[in-house]
Amino acid sequence: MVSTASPALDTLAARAASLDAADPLAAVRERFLLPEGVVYLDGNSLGALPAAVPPAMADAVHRQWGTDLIRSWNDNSWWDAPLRVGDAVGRLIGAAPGQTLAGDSTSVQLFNALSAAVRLRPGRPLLLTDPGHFPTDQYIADSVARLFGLEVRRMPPAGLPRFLAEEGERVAVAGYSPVDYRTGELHDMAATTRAVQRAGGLMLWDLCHAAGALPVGLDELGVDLAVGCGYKFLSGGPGAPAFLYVAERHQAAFDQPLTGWNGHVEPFGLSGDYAPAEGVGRGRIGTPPILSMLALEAALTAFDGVAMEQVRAKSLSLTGFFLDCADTLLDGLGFTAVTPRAPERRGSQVTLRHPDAYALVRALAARGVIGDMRAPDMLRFGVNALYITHRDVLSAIRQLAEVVMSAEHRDERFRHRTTVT
Ligand SMILES: Cc1ncc(COP(=O)(O)O)c(C=O)c1O
Ligand SMILES: Nc1c(O)cccc1C(=O)C[C@H](N)C(=O)O
Repeated sequence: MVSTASPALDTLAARAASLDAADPLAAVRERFLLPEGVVYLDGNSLGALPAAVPPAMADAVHRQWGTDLIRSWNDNSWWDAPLRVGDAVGRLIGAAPGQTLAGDSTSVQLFNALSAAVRLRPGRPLLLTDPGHFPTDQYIADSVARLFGLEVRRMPPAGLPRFLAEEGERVAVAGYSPVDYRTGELHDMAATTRAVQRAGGLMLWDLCHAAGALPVGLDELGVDLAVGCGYKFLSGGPGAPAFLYVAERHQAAFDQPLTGWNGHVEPFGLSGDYAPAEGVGRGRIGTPPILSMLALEAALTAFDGVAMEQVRAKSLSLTGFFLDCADTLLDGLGFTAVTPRAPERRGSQVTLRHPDAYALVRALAARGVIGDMRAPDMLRFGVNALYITHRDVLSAIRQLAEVVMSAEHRDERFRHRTTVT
């Protein structure tokens, strides 16, 4: 155990200062409105507020809605927003224009995408997913399987190569996440995509924990379908629209079950029969939440002039530094790092295990260090490279060490579960 006032701490502080001084993305932090005195390490659940959002919202509410009223569907291009914002997300996930659409929630997009995938691979009875996948992905795979009379097989990523070699020709679609939402482990997207496709199945990635956090190169990898949310690393705000990616080669045959009028080829023809629009626009469903859509659009400007490779380099520097700080300052305090040490196997979060995880996260939050926990014993700390510094990371670990050493977390206030996250 290292005292939190020690030469080791001084060395880490000097390292943090020099890494921050050399950070090419340092100025991007100014694009976010971060509360004074808070170290925000939960951007992997709800991203911080980008400074561009409040004025965009004021304009959307007062001028566009208040004054221009219904004319805004044309005059302020509300109607085109799902495709326009989709393309803005597409730039961050390696998708050429015309393949990404913004709207609805990840759960809804998953339902449409998985169902459409099943229809693209008739005669194949299996849906593959990860038993460690975020629950909504598993629930929706189960529901789609029930609807289509298929079966879901839960297969951890490590078991995929063997399973695909033996039963791959039965797989219609495999739905996985590049980053494990609990441990922060990063899986090999290229190898998984290739293996699934070699067996003739379709690859669907859930990019909730990857979009805006690391380069995913969907077009380059030849991914078939992807979905993701707008409120984590894209910082689009609570309940921000999700996104759907449909590779161009699948669009003409993409037949989703939620055939709302916005996805019709001629929505204002008001025909009683459905005929899908050309392109990814057929993924549209009903009227989108325009205010949230415009908030997401403004939020994405925080990425202007920033390459995803730069985001990745800084994110790895932050998570690597986090693990180093934890090794030094949390040694002997009952923590185990769960996130892999190898940079190519890390997403943009670090997870530590500790038996008192819940109380520790709450005690930290009371000090203004915001992370979260996942049952039963995981403390999760997400780093968004656009606004987190190495100093933030050191401050969080130093305070975590202080909390444990002083047993601050044993206070009655932190004992009972009161929050949803
Ligand atoms: C991998 C993954 N998929 C989906 C979701 C959420 O789906 P929705 O946006 O529908 O709430 C989350 C987190 O909430 C997630 O981590
Ligand atoms: N989407 C969330 C929400 O609406 C409320 C609380 C948390 C969330 C989350 O994002 C959870 C998240 N997907 C996770 O990684 O655990």
